[in-house]
Amino acid sequence: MDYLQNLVPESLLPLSSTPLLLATGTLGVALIGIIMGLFGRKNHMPVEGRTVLITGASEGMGRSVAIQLARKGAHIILVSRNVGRLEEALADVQAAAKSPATQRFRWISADVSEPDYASAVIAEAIAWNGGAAPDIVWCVAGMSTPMLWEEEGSMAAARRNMDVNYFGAAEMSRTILKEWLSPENSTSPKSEPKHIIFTASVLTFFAIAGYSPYTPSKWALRGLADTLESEMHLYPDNPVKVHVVYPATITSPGFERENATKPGIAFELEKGESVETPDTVAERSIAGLEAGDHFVTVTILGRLMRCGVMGGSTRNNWIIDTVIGWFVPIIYFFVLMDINGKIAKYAKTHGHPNTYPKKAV
Ligand SMILES: NC(=O)C1=CN([C@@H]2O[C@H](COP(=O)(O)OP(=O)(O)OC[C@H]3O[C@@H](n4cnc5c(N)ncnc54)[C@H](OP(=O)(O)O)[C@@H]3O)[C@@H](O)[C@H]2O)C=CC1
Ligand SMILES: CCCCCCCCCCCCCCCC(=O)[C@@H](N)CO
Repeated sequence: MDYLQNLVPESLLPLSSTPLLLATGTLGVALIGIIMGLFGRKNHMPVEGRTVLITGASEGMGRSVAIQLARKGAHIILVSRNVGRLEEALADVQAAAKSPATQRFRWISADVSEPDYASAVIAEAIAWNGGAAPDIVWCVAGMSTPMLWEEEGSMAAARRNMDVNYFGAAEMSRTILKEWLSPENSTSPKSEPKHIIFTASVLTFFAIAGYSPYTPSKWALRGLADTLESEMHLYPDNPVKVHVVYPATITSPGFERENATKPGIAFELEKGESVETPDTVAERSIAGLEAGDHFVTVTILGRLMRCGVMGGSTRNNWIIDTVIGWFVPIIYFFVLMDINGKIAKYAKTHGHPNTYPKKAV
């Protein structure tokens, strides 16, 4: 307590405990307030009357996102390859509109794995949107070819996963950011921000056997998102928020497809983990974005996994994320023991992977 004596004049010492108490009390209440999210109740991503472009919007999570944002009053542009499925999805999105008389919807067919595909998509979107770029761009398009790294074809699969999952989102983000960040489109630091949203996977936080062609493409997205988050500080008059959504298993058409190549060990390891419908994942993702989260998770396990590997990434809540992060290494000690035990047991019962029966793919 010596330092107190130096700071506070002798005559005031008897009183010094009052301001100290007050200060501690105020700090305590403020901390609880932050923890309870009392200061974060505002909607950080209003969509009513704004234009949202969604890639991968014809099926699965992307389609659910489009429907739910239409329900909240957004104008929607759906992007994917198959025109028949886009038309069907557009009808569902239209039927969900909050104000059918004023909301506008359209689809644009494009393959996100093609170099420079985004220029034509964004040009078309701007022309349709009366000369203004979409306000929110959500890259959902993705694919997964789970395989063992040693399997025939895993390298081709890895390149394909990278082209769709990483470059598909990278090209789109670059094209839309060029629009949003141009000096002609400067507004003010206080104006409603634009949003670029990437869709990764919880495998970005914790990698498991059997997903080698896929997981790195989602890790790459995180690297890009954090870099962009940092770069956005260079453009205070063009506010843009960068987000990454990290779903766990989604019961989508894509999930059916990936199960065709999925190695037995991957089935084994994800057995018992949470599985959500596209609607639930969309709903929770949108809730996270509305709460202003940089990294959005949709399950409790996903949140734990996120807090375990924050590194230099922007926190959603510095106090909660930090405290949870302290405990995750302890949990991982047991998780890894369990998972590595399961893998060892699988190896024992199934023999060398070269002897596995060939998959009919
Ligand atoms: N399913 C899961 O378990 C998980 C999925 N994810 C990720 O979440 C996102 C949504 O997944 P999910 O709901 O399963 O998606 P689906 O596989 O069910 O649907 C994918 C959508 O993306 C479109 N798409 C796929 N490839 C391309 C392409 N090359 N160019 C343009 N559009 C394309 C598809 O339409 P079309 O074929 O007509 O082009 C479709 O609309 C993806 O990024 C996925 O990687 C993350 C964690 C778990
Ligand atoms: C402290 C936290 C403990 C963590 C325990 C982790 C257990 C393993 C979870 C594996 C889940 C796999 C989801 C795959 C989703 C996906 O991206 C694919 N379906 C797409 O192909």
